[in-house]
Amino acid sequence: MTRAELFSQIQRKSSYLCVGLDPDLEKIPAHLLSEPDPIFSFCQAIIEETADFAVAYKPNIAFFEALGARGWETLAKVAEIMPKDVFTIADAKRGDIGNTSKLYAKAFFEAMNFDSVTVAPYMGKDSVTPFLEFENKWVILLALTSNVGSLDFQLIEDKTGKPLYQSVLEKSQEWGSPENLMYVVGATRGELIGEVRKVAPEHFFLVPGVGAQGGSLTDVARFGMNSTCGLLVNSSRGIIYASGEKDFAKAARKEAEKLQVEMKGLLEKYL
Ligand SMILES: O=C(O)c1cc(=O)[nH]c(=O)n1[C@@H]1O[C@H](COP(=O)(O)O)[C@@H](O)[C@H]1O
Repeated sequence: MTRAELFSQIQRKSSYLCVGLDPDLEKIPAHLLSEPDPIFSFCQAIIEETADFAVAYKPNIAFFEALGARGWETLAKVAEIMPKDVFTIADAKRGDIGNTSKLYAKAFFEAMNFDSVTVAPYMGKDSVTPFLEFENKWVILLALTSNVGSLDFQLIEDKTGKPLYQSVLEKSQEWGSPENLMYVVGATRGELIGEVRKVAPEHFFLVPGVGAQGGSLTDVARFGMNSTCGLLVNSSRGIIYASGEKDFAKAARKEAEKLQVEMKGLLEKYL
């Protein structure tokens, strides 16, 4: 999907919601456990009920690969049933020496046809650029993450007083463009999102951390929205585990709709 197509979906649905698919056998409703593929049934129901409100889906690969070969089969099935109009993100946080990265890219872009993959920047240019060589596919590079551990490295300042995440933003813009490179920026980072926006005015940000991690949707829009929205805000547990009972998919729909309504207002205010 191109950046223009993504923006047009955002306008059409008045939403920049990404539904995170982090399906855990210990958390999904018990009645699904008797299904032949409980995780697939769970994801399928969530996708069906939230598709009116979501412009993106982000399966977190860990929750699938934890189940071994069966989990990979489930992931491939989930990738196949994604609605055609949504942006798909393989949240795999990959990145390795060039020839290895190239095969990671083939796995997610060709074997499973995802639009994008999350990539860690730590190994530098040759670990990231192989992902950027696929037409119409995207790298979503970790820049300023939502977790406490982000303080360990990302905010360390270099000799010029610039934090490491800023160097990641500046350097990586030499490798990709706003047409094939997005950044992960945590919703828990408040006004720092505005600092990231100054360094990357046009790029889309994938923003996890609203819902279960407590980030503010209003702050994200205030500090992060640009003229083509520039945001995909992810919520995983807050949507998919809204209910642990038979009504789980309807409850997920309600939570997704709540976020979409809020996003509609913020798009009207800031766009
Ligand atoms: O790359 C990510 O998606 C990601 C980056 C980050 O900084 N923080 C973060 O929480 N995530 C992912 O976003 C999702 C957040 O889930 P919830 O906290 O349940 O909404 C999980 O799949 C995390 O792995």
